Amino acid sequence: MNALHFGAGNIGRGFIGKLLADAGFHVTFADVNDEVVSALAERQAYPVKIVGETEVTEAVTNVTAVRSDSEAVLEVITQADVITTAVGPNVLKFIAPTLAKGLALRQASGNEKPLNIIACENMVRGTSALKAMVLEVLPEESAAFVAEHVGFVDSAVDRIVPPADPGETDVLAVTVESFSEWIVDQTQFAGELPVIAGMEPTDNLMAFVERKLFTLNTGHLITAYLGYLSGKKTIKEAIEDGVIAAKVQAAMEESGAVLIKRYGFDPQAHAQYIEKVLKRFANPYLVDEVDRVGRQPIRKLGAEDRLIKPLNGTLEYGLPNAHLLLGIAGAFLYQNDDDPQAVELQQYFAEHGFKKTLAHYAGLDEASDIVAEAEATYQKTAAEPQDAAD
Ligand SMILES: NC(=O)c1ccc[n+]([C@@H]2O[C@H](COP(=O)([O-])OP(=O)(O)OC[C@H]3O[C@@H](n4cnc5c(N)ncnc54)[C@H](O)[C@@H]3O)[C@@H](O)[C@H]2O)c1
Ligand SMILES: O=P(O)(O)OC[C@@H](O)[C@@H](O)[C@H](O)[C@H](O)CO
Repeated sequence: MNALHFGAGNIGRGFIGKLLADAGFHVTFADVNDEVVSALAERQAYPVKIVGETEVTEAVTNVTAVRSDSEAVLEVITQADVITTAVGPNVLKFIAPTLAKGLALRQASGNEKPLNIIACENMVRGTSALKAMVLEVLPEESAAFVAEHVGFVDSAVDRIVPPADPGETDVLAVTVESFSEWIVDQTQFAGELPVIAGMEPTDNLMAFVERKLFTLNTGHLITAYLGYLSGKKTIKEAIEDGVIAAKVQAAMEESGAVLIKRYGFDPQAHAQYIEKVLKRFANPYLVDEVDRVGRQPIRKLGAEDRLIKPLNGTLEYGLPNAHLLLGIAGAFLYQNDDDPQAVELQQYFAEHGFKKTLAHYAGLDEASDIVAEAEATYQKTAAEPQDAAD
C-alpha cells in the first residue's frame, strides 16, 4: 500500500506520516523544504520522540520524499492508495493544481483502484475545500473518473506537535505528545473503508471537528495571546498562571455551551474533555511557543474558525461570550514582525480602526452590538493588558 503525504512538517512527520508508516504503508512525503526532502530521501527513516508520563523514541521507517512541485510527485499520485496533507489551510490552493494534474495522469495510466484524499488541517471540512479547488482546475475529461474512483474525506486531527527543541541538530527529529486523535468521515470514502490503526471513522464528523477546533484550538489560542500579553514565552508557562488558566477555561466553557446545545454533548463528559485539554497544555515535556500557537491571526479571526464561529453560536443561543471576546482582543493586540498576518492585521487596523477591521476579517456586521462589545473589550484590554492576563 502506498501513501503520499504533502507537508513533512511537525504534524506530517510527527503524526500522520508516522501513523501511515506504522500501519504498513510505504510513505512518500512531498514538501518544498529541500533540506527535509533530501534527508528523508537519503535516510528513509526518522525518529519520533513521544513525551508524556513516559518518554520513548520510535523510528519511522519505509519512508521517502520528493519535492511537491516536481514531476516525481505526479508519478506518486498515479500509484497512491491514500493521499494526505498537513501543509496549513492557506497552502492547500498551491497543491490543488498538482493533485489535479496527477489525477489526470492516474486516469491515463489506467489505475482504477480507489484513492482517498484526506486533508489533515485545522479547519472545518478542509478536504471539501481542497476538493473544490481540485475540481476547478481538473481537465473536464477526468471529472467522471475522479467522481467514480476518488474519495475526498474530511477529518479532524489532534496531536500537539511543536517544532523541534532549539538545540536539536537532526532536521528530521520531532517531539510529540502521547495523545493523538484522527477522526475521518466514513461516508466519504471511495471503495471499502480502510482499517488503519489510529484512524477512527465516524458518521458524525462535524461534531468531532467542532469539538476539537472550538475547545482545544480556541483555548490554545487564548492561552497564547494572554501569555503574550503577560510576557510568557511558552504555552506551559502561560497556562501555569492560574489567572490565565481560569480565563482560558471560561472561554472553553463558553464555546462548550454552544457545542452542548448544537450537538447534544453530555455536559459532564464535555467538562472532562476541557479538563484533559488544560492538562495537555501544561505538558512539562513540550516546549511550545506562544508564537506558534498564536500564528496567523487573520486566519484565526475567520468566520469559520476558533473564535468567531463559537462567538456566533453564543449569539444564536443567547449564551455568554465575554472570554471569547477577550480572545478577539488578544488577536488585535498580538504583534509579531515575523508573522506576515500579524503585520497585515496591525496595518489594516491602523488604517481602518477596530470595527471595520473585525468586520472585514470576521465577516461580522460593523454596526452590530457584538462588534461594539468586542471593541469595548479590546479598549479595556489595551489599556490594561496585564489585567487581562493577571
Ligand atoms: N502542529 C500541531 O500541533 C498540529 C496539530 C493538528 C493539526 N495541525 C495542522 O496541521 C497543518 C500543518 O501544521 P504543522 O504544525 O505541521 O506546520 P509545519 O509548518 O510544521 O508544517 C507544514 C509543512 O508544509 C510544508 N509546505 C509548505 N508549502 C508546501 C507546499 N506547497 N507543498 C508541500 N509542502 C509544503 C512546509 O515546508 C512544512 O514542512 C496545519 O493545518 C495545522 O493547523 C497542526
Ligand atoms: O495549527 P494552528 O495554527 O491552526 O493552531 C495552532 C495550535 O493550536 C495547533 O497546531 C494545535 O497544536 C493542534 O491543533 C493540536 O491538535
